Amino acid sequence: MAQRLEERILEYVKQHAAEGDPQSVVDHIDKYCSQKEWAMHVGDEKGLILDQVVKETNPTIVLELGTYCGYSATRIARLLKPGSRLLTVEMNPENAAVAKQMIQFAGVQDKVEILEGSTEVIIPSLKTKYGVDRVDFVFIDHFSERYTADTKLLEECQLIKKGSVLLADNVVFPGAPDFLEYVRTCGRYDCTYYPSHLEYSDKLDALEKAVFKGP
Ligand SMILES: O=c1[nH]cnc2c(O)cc(-c3ccc(F)cc3)cc12
Ligand SMILES: [Mg+2]
Repeated sequence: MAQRLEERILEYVKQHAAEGDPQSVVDHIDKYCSQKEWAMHVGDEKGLILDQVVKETNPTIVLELGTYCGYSATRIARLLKPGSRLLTVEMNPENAAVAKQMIQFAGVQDKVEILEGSTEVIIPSLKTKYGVDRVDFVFIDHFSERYTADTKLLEECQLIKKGSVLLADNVVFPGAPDFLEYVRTCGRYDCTYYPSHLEYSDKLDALEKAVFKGP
């Protein structure tokens, strides 16, 4: 029995999912976390909303804040067109190690790069260190206390342009009230609220989409 929850999830996927099949990896993580042990992946219900927003955005460069085990990185990467990239930031090295293996098993490693460290350090280095000019889509799913600061950082670093899409998880539970207040009132975003439920639970939660209108 693997010591950590995240390692048990990875083990289950390796033993039961189809290698190289991202949908199978996503389905098996959902199966494990709904039947055996809860974990904080965006999950299948909110995941369908994430899929829809990714499809309508059709992004070339994706930034994800909060990799965890790689569930949403796998979910997003499976929808990306050839030549597009997903950069995902994870500050917990043990989670990053699990996510690397999960992403490799799913066969999406050519599209996904895991950046280990904190968002406040990595975001300002994206242009210089990772050759990023602009990001088309940002999935915000790390710590709700960092959502607003990191959104402002993306603006200040000129990493988002007119039309860039931010999609934030957990705006109801655990909740990101200051983020909602900021994107809805600062005048630079067109916002859409997607009510849903907390992953593997009947508690209410929601995603907020904020489309940047330009500086
Ligand atoms: O910390 C989190 N980061 C990203 N996503 C999360 C997420 O989807 C759910 C939760 C969470 C939900 C219920 C609970 F009782 C305790 C934590 C945390 C995070
Ligand atoms: Mg979340």
